[in-house]
Amino acid sequence: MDLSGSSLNRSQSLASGLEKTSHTWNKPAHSQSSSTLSSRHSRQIIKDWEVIDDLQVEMQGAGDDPQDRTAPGICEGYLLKRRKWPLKGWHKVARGRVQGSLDVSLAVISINKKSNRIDLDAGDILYHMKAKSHELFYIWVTKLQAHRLYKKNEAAHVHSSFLHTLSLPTAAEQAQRNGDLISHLDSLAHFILCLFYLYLVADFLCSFLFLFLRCQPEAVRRSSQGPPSVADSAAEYFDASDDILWGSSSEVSDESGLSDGSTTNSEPEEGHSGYTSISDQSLNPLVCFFTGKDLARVSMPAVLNEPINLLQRLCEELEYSELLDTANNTSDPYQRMVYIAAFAISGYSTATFRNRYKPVNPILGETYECIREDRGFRLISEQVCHHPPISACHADSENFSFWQDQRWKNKFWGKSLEILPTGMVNVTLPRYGDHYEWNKVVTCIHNVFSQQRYLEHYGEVIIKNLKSNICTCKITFVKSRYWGSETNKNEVQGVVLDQSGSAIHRFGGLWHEGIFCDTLPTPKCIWKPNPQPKDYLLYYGFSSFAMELNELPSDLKPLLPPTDTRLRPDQRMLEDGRVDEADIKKDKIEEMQRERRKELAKRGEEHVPRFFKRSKDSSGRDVWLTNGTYWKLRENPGFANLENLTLW
Ligand SMILES: CC(C)CCC[C@@H](C)[C@H]1CC[C@H]2[C@@H]3CC=C4C[C@@H](O)CC[C@]4(C)[C@H]3CC[C@]12C
Repeated sequence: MDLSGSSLNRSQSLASGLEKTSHTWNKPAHSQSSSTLSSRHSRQIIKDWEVIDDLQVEMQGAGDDPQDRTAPGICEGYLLKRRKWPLKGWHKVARGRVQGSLDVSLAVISINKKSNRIDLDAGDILYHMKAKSHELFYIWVTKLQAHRLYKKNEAAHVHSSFLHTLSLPTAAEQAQRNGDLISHLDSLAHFILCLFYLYLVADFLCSFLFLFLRCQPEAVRRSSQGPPSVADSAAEYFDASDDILWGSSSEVSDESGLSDGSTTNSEPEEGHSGYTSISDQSLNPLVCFFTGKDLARVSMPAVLNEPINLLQRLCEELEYSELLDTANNTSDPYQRMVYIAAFAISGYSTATFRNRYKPVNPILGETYECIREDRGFRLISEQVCHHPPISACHADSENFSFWQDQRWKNKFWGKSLEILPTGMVNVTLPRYGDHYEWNKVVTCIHNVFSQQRYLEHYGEVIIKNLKSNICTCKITFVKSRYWGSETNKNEVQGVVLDQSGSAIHRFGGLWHEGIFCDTLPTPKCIWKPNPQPKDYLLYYGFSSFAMELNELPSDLKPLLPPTDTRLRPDQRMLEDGRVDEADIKKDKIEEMQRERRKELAKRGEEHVPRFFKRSKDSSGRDVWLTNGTYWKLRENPGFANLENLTLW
C-alpha cells in the first residue's frame, strides 16, 4: 500500500469524517463483495458495513488553498490482510515488502467498525484488511481518509487552475470566497481535533494519576483530610491480598476474576455509609500495570463492594425463572426455544443499575443455598477453585434444572475492561427431555475509572439443544456504534432457526427494557424486567430479588453449613453499613484463606470442593457438576452434625 506521511494535518481532521460518521458514512450497497458468508448471515453483515462517503471531500476540494495543504505522510504500522486457501485467515504482511498499491482516491472504502475491518475496492483490485485493535482501526481510517481527501483536493485544484487560466473571473472569485469559508471551517475542524486529543491525553493522565495515587505511601495519602469519597477511599486503600482482580494487560489474562478495581464515584452516600483506610504497601500497582501481570492480586476496600457475592450473583440469574417454567409447559419446540432465549437475555438486565460496586469475592470452599418455594426452585453454589476463581451452581425445580460454572477472562483496554465469560450455561426441561446449552457474551465495563461508568453486553449467544437438533437459536447483543446515536443502545436481536437454517421465530428488543416476539401465534412481549424497588439507588441498585438473597430468617440459620455466605461476617457488616469493621474483618478472612492454602501446600494436598465435582461436558470442556450430596446432608445428619471448614 503506498500511503505516505506520518502526522495528522488539517486536511485529515477528524471533523472531516470520523466525527460525522453517522452522516458521511453510509450503508453500502455492495459490501457483499467482501463477504463469503451464507445468505442468512448477510443481513447482519450488511448492517455492519459502511462506505466512506465523499460529500465532504468534494465540498472541500472545490476551493481549498493549495499553499497550506501538506501531503499526508506514511501511516506506519501494519494491517492484517486476508488470505484465501491454503493460508486462509488474517495475516500480518511482511515488513518492507510492497504487496501492491492502489489509488485511495479512486477506491471505494468500506469499513466494519465491529470487526475493525477495512475493505479497499478499486474495481480491478480488492483488499480485505483488518486492524488488530479498535484504536489502530480508527487511526488507519483517519489516515486513509486524509490521503483520499488530499488526492481529491489535488485533482480539484488542477481543475480549478484550468478554469483560472481560461480566466473566468466570476468563477474564480466564487472559488476564492468558498476558499475563505472552507479555511474557516477547516481551522474549526483543526481546533476540534486538538480538543479531542487534549481530552484523550487528559483522560489517560487521569487514569494513571489515579493508579499513582494508589501507590503513594500511607502517610502522604492520609495527609489529605476532608469528607471521604469513594475515590478517596480507593486511593487510600492498599492491600496485597489473594483476591483476584484486574487482568491488566491488553492480552487476555489467565485469571478469571475481576480485580478489585477503583472508582472515582463521587456519591459515597449511595449504598455505603462509611469508608475505611487500611494500608499495607506490599505491591506497587503501577509496576503491575506496566508489567501487565500481578494487578490480579490487588484486593478491594469493602467500601467498593456490594453486600452480595459472586455465588449469590449466580442465583440472581434465576430472577426470571418463570420463563423456564413457561418453556417446560410449551409443547412447540420452536416456541420453547424463544422462552429459553428470553431467559438467557433476562440474566443480563441487572447490569443497568449495577455498575458501581463489585460483588464480594467468595472464599475457596464458601457455599450458598437459596430455597425459593414461591418460585419452585432451590439452588446451591460453591467456590470450587481459587486460581482461577470458579464459582459453580446448580438449581432444581419441577420444571427445570439449571447449572453453570462461572469463570471469565479480562481484557483491560485502559479505559474499559472487557469480561469474557468462558463457561457455558445449561438448562434441562424434564417434560421434553431437552438439554439447552449456551455461551455468554462479553460484558464491557466502560469508563471503568470514571463516574460515567456503564456496562454493555455484546456478542453472540448460540443456544443448542443437545438432545435434539430440530432448532437452534442465535441471539445478537448489538455493540453500540462508536459515534453513533443512542438509538441502538442495549439492542438485542434473536432468531430461532430450523434444521435447514430458515428463521422460524424472530424476536428483539433491549436487554434493559424487554423482548418482543411477533412471530408467535399472538405477537407479544415475552419478557420485561421487574420494576426496581423504591430507593433502589440507596441499596446498590439491587432489584427486590437481589435484596432477598442475603436474608437470614432465624429458622434458616441452624440449618445452614457454617460456610454459607449468609453467615459471612464481613459481608453482613457491609450490609449493616459497618464498613470500617467489614474491611478489617475481610482482611482477616483473606489472611485465614492464605494460611489454609499454605498448610495444604505444605502437606502437598489440594483443596477438594465439597458439593461439586470436576467433569467433562459432551464437547470435552471442563465443567463442575453437582455431586448431589448437599440437600441429602442438610436433611440428614444436618450440617451441625458434620465436620465443616472454618472459613471465618
Ligand atoms: C468498583 C468498580 C471499580 C468496578 C465495578 C465492577 C462491576 C460493575 C463488575 C465486577 C464484576 C462484574 C461481573 C462479573 C461477571 C459477570 C458474568 C457475566 O456473564 C455477566 C456480567 C457479570 C455479572 C459482571 C457484571 C459487572 C461486574 C459486577
